[in-house]
Amino acid sequence: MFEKSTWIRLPRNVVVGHGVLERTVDVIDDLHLQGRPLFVTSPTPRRLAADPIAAQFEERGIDPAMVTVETASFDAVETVIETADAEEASYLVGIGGGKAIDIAKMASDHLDMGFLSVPTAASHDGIVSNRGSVPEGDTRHSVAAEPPLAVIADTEILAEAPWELTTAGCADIISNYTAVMDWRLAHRLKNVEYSEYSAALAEMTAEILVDNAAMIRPGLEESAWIVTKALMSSGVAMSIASSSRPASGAEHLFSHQLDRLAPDAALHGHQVGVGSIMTAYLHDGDPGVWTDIRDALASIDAPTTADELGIDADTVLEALTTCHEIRDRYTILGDGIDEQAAREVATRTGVI
Ligand SMILES: NC(=O)C1=CN([C@@H]2O[C@H](COP(=O)(O)OP(=O)(O)OC[C@H]3O[C@@H](n4cnc5c(N)ncnc54)[C@H](O)[C@@H]3O)[C@@H](O)[C@H]2O)C=CC1
Ligand SMILES: O=C(CO)COP(=O)(O)O
Ligand SMILES: [Zn+2]
Repeated sequence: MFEKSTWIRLPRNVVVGHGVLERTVDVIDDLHLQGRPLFVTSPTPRRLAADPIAAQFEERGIDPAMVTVETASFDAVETVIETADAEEASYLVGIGGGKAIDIAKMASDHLDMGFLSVPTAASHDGIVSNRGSVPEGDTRHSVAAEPPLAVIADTEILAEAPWELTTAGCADIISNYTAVMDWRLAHRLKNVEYSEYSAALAEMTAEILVDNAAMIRPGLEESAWIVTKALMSSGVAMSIASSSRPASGAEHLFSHQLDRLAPDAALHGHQVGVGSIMTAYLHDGDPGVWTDIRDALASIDAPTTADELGIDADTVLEALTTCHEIRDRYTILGDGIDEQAAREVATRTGVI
């Protein structure tokens, strides 16, 4: 008897394009959301997007509550939950980079409330995913969370964001290549649940982005459009899999460990990109995939070396040799890479 079942949760409205921020209240109407929203944001995104959206609500006689967060932490999630209770919010709107959106989606899940995702940077593929990513002590959690009811991605704002935020988003997508290699490996060796559709979508998203790399240039709104669509597609792959596996393998473990060893040194996307060069080399040392990944990153101005990340060689080696301990996720790093081998891969790929 066939007893398998799945429940894929995706956004109902995805609104992308020039000036769409002005349509936020229309999206709220379309979703039949009532009551007072709580905006979860950080300082710059507040000025760029949260305040203008608040003005739209005020014109309708609704005064949105606002909470500003800086870090992705369970404490921040707790603060949002308490604020939502205190301010009698009916739904949440995450406005900003990956951290603000992650916190809003995790708090919404806890509160059993709807949530809207308003990215102000095309810097990460958590824009539509149903996962939150949070460090805690020595580990990093990929938490099941509320997927957005709607995404409002204004390409005018995204194109004006600092260029490195966009190149970080591109690198987060390019890292799908190695994430999927790790996922297949874990499926074959450890019988980890695997979705061919989700893996194909994650890989195809990276391929389309790389094929369009020449059109991804600073200040061009069309570039923001291309990158944002890729970020959404990658997020959908995670939602289909109900796991971050299609977009997060050993290169992400490496980045999460760097976040612990060198906090705020570099952007998430840039770290996973550099990690991806090295883990692709571990999958196959011959020039081919790893050199393609390095060249694709370089072509969109993303870092390909430790120097460009602003992180020293010793820290890179420490992260590489210890990151398998961060979470129970089987990857090409297996039960760990020894220091000599780590130095070899980092040197041969030109990372250090
Ligand atoms: N849940 C998921 O599936 C995923 C989650 N993530 C998480 O997302 C986070 C990384 O996201 P990022 O956006 O790189 O970091 P971030 O959220 O820290 O944003 C970086 C900085 O850019 C600022 N910013 C945002 N928009 C701006 C704009 N238009 N102009 C100027 N500054 C702006 C933010 O306020 C922040 O100071 C990590 O915590 C990562 O783990 C990343 C990928 C997937
Ligand atoms: O960053 C992610 C995908 O790009 C997901 O992150 P996790 O490694 O926390 O699952
Ligand atoms: Zn990522």
